[in-house]
Amino acid sequence: MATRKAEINGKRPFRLKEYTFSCEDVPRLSCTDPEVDRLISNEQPVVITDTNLVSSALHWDLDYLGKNMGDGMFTVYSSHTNKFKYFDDKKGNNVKNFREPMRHLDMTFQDFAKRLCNKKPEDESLYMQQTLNDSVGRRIVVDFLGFNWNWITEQQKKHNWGQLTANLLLVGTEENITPSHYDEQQNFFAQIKGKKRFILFPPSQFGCLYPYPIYHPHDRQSQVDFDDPDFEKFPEFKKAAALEAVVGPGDVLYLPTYWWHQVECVQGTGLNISVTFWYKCGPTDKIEYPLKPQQKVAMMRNIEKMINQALNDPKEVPEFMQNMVLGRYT
Ligand SMILES: O=C(O)CCC(=O)C(=O)O
Ligand SMILES: [Fe+2]
Repeated sequence: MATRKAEINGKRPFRLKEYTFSCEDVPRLSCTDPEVDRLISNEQPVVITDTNLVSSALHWDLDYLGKNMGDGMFTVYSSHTNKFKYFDDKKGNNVKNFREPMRHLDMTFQDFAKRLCNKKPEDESLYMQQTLNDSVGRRIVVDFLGFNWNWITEQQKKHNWGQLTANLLLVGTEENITPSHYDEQQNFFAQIKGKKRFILFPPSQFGCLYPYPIYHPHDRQSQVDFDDPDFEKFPEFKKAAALEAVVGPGDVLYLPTYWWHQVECVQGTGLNISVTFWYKCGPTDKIEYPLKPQQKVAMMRNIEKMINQALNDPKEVPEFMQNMVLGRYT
């Protein structure tokens, strides 16, 4: 796989994998720049460099978290490859011979930290993905309360978003990759330690990314393997054009709802820690035409859900869908 040097803030160059599609940079702006508001209002991604959203957590490392995270059980995924492709347990039976691409483990933070420290290159990769809850120790609570809630709540109000639903803590090593998918919530993604590269595609490129069917355990994930795209099966992927952002400690990426994202820890940047701030979308008060691409994605999901429910058997869905469109709309 070809690689390319990337300058990050004019500092140390890193090697980033090159893909078959083009990548343009996401703007990096100060939170005082009025352009930030405009981009968020238009649901366009932006990296904001100086929000101080997680300044109170920039000292987090394995040792500190191990001492202060408490002895609650945390969700850790383990994978034979460096990819962590999310799957929905509840949909596992809908697909014959579905093989889970990673294993779900539960362990204390201290056990996780020990396993990471003793990890040999041939061992499985590990990725902690745990919603922050009140089982954590007092010092983590203090750090959490020190997040810049003023700034983020102001954004939530200004952009008319719904409630904060979760803060996901992600702790992984520098080879970990979350393959391309979209989420159904607004996200301020805060980087705490190490660097992450985001490869983003707008909701208008839904047709280029070939998501799995809605009943599939990999619902919302792309079927295309970016490392080896099958252009015969997925010809529209040739038209995909990405935006790219590399975030480091203190950076916050606004990741709009329904935007596709592949997230890669950057090699050579060590332990990787991030926290997400997921918010429900706001209500749409007035529908305006033409509909926005993200509204069309939402509509497609609803129609697909309805068909699945009405047929009451995932095995019947493919033929039904094909009869509905094949040879009729082309
Ligand atoms: O950081 C990652 O590996 C995945 C993050 C992600 O998908 C998200 O925040 O929505
Ligand atoms: Fe995501």
